[in-house]
Amino acid sequence: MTPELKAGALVLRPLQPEDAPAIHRLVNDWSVVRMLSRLPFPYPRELATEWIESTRRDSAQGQAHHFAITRDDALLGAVGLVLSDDRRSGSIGYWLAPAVWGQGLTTQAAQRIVEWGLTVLKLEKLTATAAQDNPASAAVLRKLGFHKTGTSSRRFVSRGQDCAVDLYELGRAAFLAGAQDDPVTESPSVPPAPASVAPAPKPRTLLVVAAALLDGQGRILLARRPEGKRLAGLWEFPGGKVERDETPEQALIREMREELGIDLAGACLAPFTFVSENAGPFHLLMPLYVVRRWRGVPTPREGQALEWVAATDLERYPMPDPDLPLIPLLQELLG
Ligand SMILES: Nc1nc2c([nH]c(=O)n2[C@@H]2O[C@H](COP(=O)(O)OP(=O)(O)OP(=O)(O)O)[C@@H](O)[C@H]2O)c(=O)[nH]1
Repeated sequence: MTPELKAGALVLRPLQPEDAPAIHRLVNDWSVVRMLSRLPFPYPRELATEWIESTRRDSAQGQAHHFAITRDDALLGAVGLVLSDDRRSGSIGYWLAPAVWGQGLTTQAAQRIVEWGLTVLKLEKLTATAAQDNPASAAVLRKLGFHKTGTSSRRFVSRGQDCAVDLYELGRAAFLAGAQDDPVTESPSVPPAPASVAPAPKPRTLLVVAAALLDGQGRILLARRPEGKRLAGLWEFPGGKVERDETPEQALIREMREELGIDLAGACLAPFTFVSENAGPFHLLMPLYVVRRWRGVPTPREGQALEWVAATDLERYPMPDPDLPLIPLLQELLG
């Protein structure tokens, strides 16, 4: 199913039948519809209703995820991700009402969908198409890290003619390597550094401590990263960064208090294993402790969802890549 995602002040949510009048009004604008290859102009009201119904069917079948771009409950546009038949790649498309152009909102919305598709859906690559006379769309794609792979032509129903389009692609590995701690923001005043003279960035090692909290039935507590954080929507072991003056154990006790409201002081923190992996913008070094006793009941304090998960079910929860080698180790421990 299509989730609700946040991107700054924007809320990206599944389309609803009640959106039809707004969609009809916003799409029925020559400056919008001329850039959308499949839509006629004028755009009849029934098509808005039919399209919304089709997005809901596609979402239920996992074939595509279309989102209304909203701010303060007002619909501003739409962004969609259509998956390939094998569900390993997807193509992204978007449009925004001209009244809110120039604020970086398309980039913000599309960036969130790109991140969600490549990290939570774990797609291998994303593709996109932009009409050659649509430099704004090409600029959005470049900001998101897409590169041009070729040109083609498409029938544009609204224009009644074939138009030249540029084809773009973004691979998952390239996205993860270039992922920043902060989401993309519009910063047209900052020119990019010339690639040829920029020194290769040195990977920074980030020390993060995490716990596999086990309940009486041997289930493990997973936390889903909340909207607004990097890698939002992925499930991970509760924990966080070790601060400068802390030992890993002190950091774990602090994080468990802050994130879950539980007290681990005096509990047995059993070192289990560690992760040492490239995590995109940094190298992650993450000791994982197994903890079976604590005081208090784990409660989400930071907007995260919590679930107790049997070791055999861990694969069903999308996790950050560096966590994946931990799954068989925990299954062996708890098997
Ligand atoms: N706690 C935790 N973090 C993990 C796991 N796997 C993994 O890649 N990480 C990464 O390690 C970093 C954890 O630091 P954090 O939780 O303090 O970071 P954060 O992004 O929430 O930062 P913030 O709380 O300072 O805003 C994040 O980048 C997170 O994606 C995991 O299983 N547990």
